[in-house]
Amino acid sequence: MGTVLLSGLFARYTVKREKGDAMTSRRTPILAINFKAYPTAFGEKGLAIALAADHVAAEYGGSLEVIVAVPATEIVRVSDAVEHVKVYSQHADAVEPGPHTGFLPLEALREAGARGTIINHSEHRVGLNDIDFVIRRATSLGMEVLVCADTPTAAAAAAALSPTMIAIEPPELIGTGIPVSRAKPEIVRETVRLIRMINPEAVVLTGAGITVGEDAVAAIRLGTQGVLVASAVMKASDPEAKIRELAEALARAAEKELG
Ligand SMILES: O=C[C@H](O)COP(=O)(O)O
Repeated sequence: MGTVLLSGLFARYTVKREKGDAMTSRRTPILAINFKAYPTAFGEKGLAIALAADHVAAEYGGSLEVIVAVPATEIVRVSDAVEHVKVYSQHADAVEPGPHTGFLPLEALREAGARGTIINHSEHRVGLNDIDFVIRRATSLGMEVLVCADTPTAAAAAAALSPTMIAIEPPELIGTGIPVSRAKPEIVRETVRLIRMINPEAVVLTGAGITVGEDAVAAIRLGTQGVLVASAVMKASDPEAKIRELAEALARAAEKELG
């Protein structure tokens, strides 16, 4: 991380604290579903899963936030069809619109219907400068950013950039069905501890291996505000039932733990 970026982070953090921002505690849990590039993520199958998520989100009204991070090719199709979920891109490039062949500027994603984007997923890593660029530009465009981090310290660095959300995801558990919230709770706890010191109002998600409702309950109990999930939904024989199971668990746990 360069000195310039570090001093920029410090300046932003200092400004935030000087303003006396309240230490907000989010009450609405988040279910973020990353479609990745699973065969079920595209075309009619992807649309059906997005609509299933939309049905579940509608059932919860404003008491649960559901995000679907769809492939870039599906953003228009899904955005046109859903009403209750937020559609995210799975990645954005740190470029302005212009001569950048094959890149994805935020402006293009927004035009397609995306409300936000994931950045720095373990399967699509970028540098901290790019993360910073994407967060700043997204903020100016009124878009949201979910930054993925593989360690507590990486999550803390991301938190200093003031993204909308940070997801802690140990890469070795991704796609395994072994939930980080139960297999490595100390990683989630340490992430929350570090982030709270840097950015008290940051929203933190637990990701990797989240498979059943109990995994989501454990994520809330560890002090995070929701989960980032992929394979459990995208490979489910009944995706809507799986989404509903996770949603119910999150809503129940949030009511108990977050008040
Ligand atoms: O973006 C989602 C995460 O990488 C988690 O994936 P997973 O639920 O398949 O473990």
